Amino acid sequence: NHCVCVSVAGVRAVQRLAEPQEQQQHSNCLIQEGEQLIAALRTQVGELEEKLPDQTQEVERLRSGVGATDLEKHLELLVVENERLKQELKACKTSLLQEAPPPACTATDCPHSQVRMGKINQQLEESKLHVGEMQRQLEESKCQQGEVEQQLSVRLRDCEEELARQAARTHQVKYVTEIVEVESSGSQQAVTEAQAKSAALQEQLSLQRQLLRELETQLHESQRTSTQLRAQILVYEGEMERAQGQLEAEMQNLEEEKNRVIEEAFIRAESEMKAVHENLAGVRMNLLTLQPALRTLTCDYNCLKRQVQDFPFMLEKAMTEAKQEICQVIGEVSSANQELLRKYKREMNLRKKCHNELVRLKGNIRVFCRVRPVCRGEHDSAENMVSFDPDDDALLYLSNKGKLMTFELDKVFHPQATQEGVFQEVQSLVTSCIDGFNVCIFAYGQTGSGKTYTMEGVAKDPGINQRALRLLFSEVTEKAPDWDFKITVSMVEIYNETLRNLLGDNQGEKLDIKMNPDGSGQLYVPGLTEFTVQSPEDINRVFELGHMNRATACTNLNEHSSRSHALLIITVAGVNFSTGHRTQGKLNLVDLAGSERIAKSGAEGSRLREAQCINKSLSALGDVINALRSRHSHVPFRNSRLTYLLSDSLSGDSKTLMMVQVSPLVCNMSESVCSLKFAQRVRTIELGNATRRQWENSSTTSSPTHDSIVLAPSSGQNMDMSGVF
Ligand SMILES: Nc1ncnc2c1ncn2[C@@H]1O[C@H](COP(=O)(O)OP(=O)(O)OP(=O)(O)O)[C@@H](O)[C@H]1O
Repeated sequence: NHCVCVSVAGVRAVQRLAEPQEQQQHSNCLIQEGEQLIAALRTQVGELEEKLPDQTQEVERLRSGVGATDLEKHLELLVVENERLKQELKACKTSLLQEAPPPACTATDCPHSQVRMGKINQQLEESKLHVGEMQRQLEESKCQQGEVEQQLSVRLRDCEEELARQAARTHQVKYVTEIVEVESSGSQQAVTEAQAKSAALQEQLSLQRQLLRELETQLHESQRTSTQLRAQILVYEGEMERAQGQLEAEMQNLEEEKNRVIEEAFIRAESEMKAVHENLAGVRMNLLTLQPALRTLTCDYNCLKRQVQDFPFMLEKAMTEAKQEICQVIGEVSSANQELLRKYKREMNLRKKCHNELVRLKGNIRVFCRVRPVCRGEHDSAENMVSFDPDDDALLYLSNKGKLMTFELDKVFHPQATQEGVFQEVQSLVTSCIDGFNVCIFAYGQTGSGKTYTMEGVAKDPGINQRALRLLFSEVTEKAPDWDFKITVSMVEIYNETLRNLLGDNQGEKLDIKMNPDGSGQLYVPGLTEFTVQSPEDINRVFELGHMNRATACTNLNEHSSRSHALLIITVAGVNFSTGHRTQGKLNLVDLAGSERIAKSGAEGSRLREAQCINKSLSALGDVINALRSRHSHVPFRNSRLTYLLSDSLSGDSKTLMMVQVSPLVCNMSESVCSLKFAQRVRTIELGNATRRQWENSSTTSSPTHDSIVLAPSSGQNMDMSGVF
């Protein structure tokens, strides 16, 4: 029906298009022909479609009738052929539909319509051919069908004949059976077997039919599967085509990209080539200009090469000459050095003599004053209270209650004075103990005035004690080639008139000062530790041990140190190897307890006892100094442990330095005045000339030792206590 509709539409379109009369007529003819052809085709198709079910039924019938393998094969062939015919018919229909003319077209498109008409004619021709071909095939299939029918009828006849034969045989057998039944039972059995065989054959036949049905089912299945597979193949083919299209597009793109890149690279390479060529030209030019310079360089190089070859000889020669010159200069320098050393030693001796003479002239008690700076956290104006004379470093002014008091001392240190500066002023005193003098340096002043700072100092900036010991050690080390020196150190503390050994193991032990039983008339302290210093490390150990022992004995070291006197006693004994000359000096470095008048402030209990003890020892010190100043025949050294212990350093043959510490604070004014008054009194004392403790080696001992030292009786004042303990 669709085909017919399309054809009618095509006819109408052609009718509309055919304008000229001839074309119209021709077109009409063609349309008529086309309509006739289409009608014929429709008839044929209808006939074919009508025949198809009959054929199928026939085949089915034949199939169900016979189960032979040949028949089945033939049947399959027929089915395939039928399928093919169906397909072709379908294709014919489709092509007819596709070739239908477009529904809308105008008369102006005539040439186009002619072409289309030509195409339709061609299609019609092809359709005719196709239909002819199909008719031929139909004839062939009819022939084949006739043959098959013939074969099947032959076969059926054979089968009927066979059945007839079988029936006849059965008949015969039945007849024979009846005869044989009478004659023998064996024959009867044979008949039964034949019947059974016949039944088996029947059964086999039904089985064969059953098998045939199964095979048919399988055939249907496989046909369906093959249809599905074909559809899949079509899908795959479509995908493959699409993929191939994509691949080709990509290939195309890549090809284009490749061409573009090659083109770019080519352009770049060309420009680079150009640049390289330009460079090359430049290099060539440079090469031409460099050639003369190269020649000069080669010439210089050869010259230098010759010089390098000659260099070892020249160097050796120069070295020999230089060595000779150096040896000569060294000889000259060493002889000059010897001369300088000799002069230096002479000068040093002269300086010492001068110093001693100066001390002798000034008196053996010297008094320095040190004003400590205002410490952080102390809000007090010191400027108004303490002032200094810019032209005389021995004067100090105190403005007390509007009255200016002047104090004259040997030296006044400003608050800005450094530990090093202070020590420089006392170091000649310190070193004089190497020459055999007894020296006593004590710091005096109220609590917090800076006594401990001056004597002990702080870890980063040590005071007189450490600096003195280090100086003595370095001095005796320098003298080592000619002298054998021994430095011993003791540390004691006097607290509440009790003497404690600060370098010993037993801190609880109380020491006593006794007369030496050897009859020398000297004092000694039994049980006091004397530490021999042999290296700078020993010095550190001494101070660490002393500080630790002092700290362990009390809960508050600062509090305790204010209430006790700390003494560092250094003894330096020496023997000159060449002359046998011996010396022994002692340096007492004393950090006195605070001098303030606590008793007046109403202290009680242990504080009162401490104050009483401090007052006792300090007033005993004042009494001793007073007695010395007044040239009394009796000096009361025994009135306190402190004066008793320091008696040899305060007596006539000793050098004494008192460092009066002054606080710059207004609140400490009265104590500062007291301290300075005491210091001035001390300064007026004359101890007489200091005397060296030295002996000539009168014994025959070849190597003198410290044990063999015999102290000479002290000269000067008429003291009851003299000499060392
Ligand atoms: N010349 C100085 N430069 C800087 N600080 C100082 C100086 N003198 C003293 N001081 C500081 O002042 C404070 C008191 O000094 P110090 O303890 O030496 O006094 P002191 O007289 O020994 O007291 P005490 O009798 O209680 O032992 C300390 O903090 C110390 O560091």
